[in-house]
Amino acid sequence: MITVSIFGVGLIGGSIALCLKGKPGIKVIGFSNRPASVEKYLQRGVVDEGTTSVQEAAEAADFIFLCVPVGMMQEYLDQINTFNLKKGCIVTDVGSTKSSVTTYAETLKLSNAVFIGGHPMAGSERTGVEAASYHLLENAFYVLTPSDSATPESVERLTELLSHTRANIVKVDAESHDDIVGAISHLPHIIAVALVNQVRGYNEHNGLYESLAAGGFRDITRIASGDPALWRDILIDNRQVLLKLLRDWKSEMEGFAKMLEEMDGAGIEQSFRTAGDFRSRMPERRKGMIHSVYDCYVDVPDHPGIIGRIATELGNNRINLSNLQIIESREDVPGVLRLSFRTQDDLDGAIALLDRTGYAVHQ
Ligand SMILES: NC(=O)C1=CN([C@@H]2O[C@H](COP(=O)(O)OP(=O)(O)OC[C@H]3O[C@@H](n4cnc5c(N)ncnc54)[C@H](O)[C@@H]3O)[C@@H](O)[C@H]2O)C=CC1
Ligand SMILES: O=C(O)C(=O)Cc1ccc(O)cc1
Repeated sequence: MITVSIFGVGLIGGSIALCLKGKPGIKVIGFSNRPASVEKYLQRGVVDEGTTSVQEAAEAADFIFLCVPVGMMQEYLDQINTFNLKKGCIVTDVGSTKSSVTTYAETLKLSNAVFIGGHPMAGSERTGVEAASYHLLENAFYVLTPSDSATPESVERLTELLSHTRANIVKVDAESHDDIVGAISHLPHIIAVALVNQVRGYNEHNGLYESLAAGGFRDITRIASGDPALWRDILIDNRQVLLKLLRDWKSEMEGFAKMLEEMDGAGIEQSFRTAGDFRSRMPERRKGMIHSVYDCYVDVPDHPGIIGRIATELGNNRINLSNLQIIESREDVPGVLRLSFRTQDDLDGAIALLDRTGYAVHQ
C-alpha cells in the first residue's frame, strides 16, 4: 500500500487527493492544523483518513504533498524534517514559485527523504476543498523542478503517481520556472489588479464606470479576484523576478505613450501585428495556467420559467453548466443570461443547441 499525505487539502491539494483516492494500492491522508477542516475533508470523502498531527501524517507517508500557501512551505519542511520519515519518502510541493522552496529543501538535507519541487499549472480564483475537482489538472502542464540530489528513480516514482492526475509532466529548473511563470501568470495578476483598482478610482467619481465595465472588462480581469493572502505570498516570494518584469512592463507602457504622443499609427499597428502573430502561434485549446472563460449570453424575454427551461434543455443534452447568472432583470427590459461552461466543447454544444431551439445567443 502506498500512503500519500496531503498537507492542506484545499483547491489544489483536494484536486490531487480526488485523483489519487480510490486508486488500487493508494491510501490518502489529509492533514490540517484545524480539526474542523479535517472533519470536512472526511465528510466530503476527499481523503481516506485525516489527522491534525504533522508527525502522524509525515511518518506514515511514502509521498508527502505540501499544498499549503507559498509562505508556509519552509515551516512545514522544517516540521516534517524533525520526524522519522520513511526511507525513500518523496516530499513534493505544489507552490506557484519554485526557487525558494527548492533551495530551502536542498539546504535542509531531509533525512531518508528526497524533495522534488512541483507546480501544477492549472487552477482558478477559487480556494478551499469545496472548489477541488477531479478534472482540474487533466491535460494541464505539471512542472517538476528536481534538483541534482533527486535521483532519476525518485522522479520516475513521482511521475508515475502523478499520472493519476492526467496532467502532462514537464521538467525544468526552478529558476527558469520562476522567470517564465512570473511573466505568464504573476505579472498578469498584478496588471489585472492594478487595472481594476485604476477603474475603481475613476468610479468613485462616476458610477457609470462600474456599470459599463460589467461585460468584457469584468471577464478580462477575472484573475484580479484571486485569493489575496495566496497572491501576497506568491508575489513576495518571486519579487526579484517581478521587479525586473515590472521594469520591462513600464518600458512597454512608455513605448505606447510615446506612440500616442507622436501619433505613430504605423507603430501602433505594428505592435498589434507582432502581438497577434505571436498569439496565433499559441495552441488554442490547450489548458493553461490562467483558465479560460467559456461563456455565452442568451437574451431571455421576461417569461416566467424560461431559465429553468434553458437549464433543463442543456442537461437533457448532457451539456454541463458551470455557472448561470442573470445579468439584467429589470421588469421593463428583456433579461440577459450569462451561461458559463468548463470546456470549449460544452460551450460550442450549448450555442448550437440554443440557436437551433430559437434563442438569441451570442458570445
Ligand atoms: N490557486 C491556484 O489556482 C493554484 C495554487 N497553487 C499553489 O497551491 C498552493 C495551495 O493553494 P490553493 O489550493 O489554491 O489554496 P487553498 O486555500 O484552496 O488551499 C490551501 C490549504 O492550505 C491550508 N492552510 C493554510 N494555511 C495553513 C497552515 N498554516 N497550516 C496548515 N494548513 C494551512 C488551508 O486550510 C487549505 O486547505 C499554494 O502554494 C499555491 O501557490 C498552485 C497552482 C494553482
Ligand atoms: O486561472 C486562474 O485564476 C489562475 O491564475 C490559476 C492559477 C493560480 C496560481 C497558479 O500557480 C497557477 C494557476
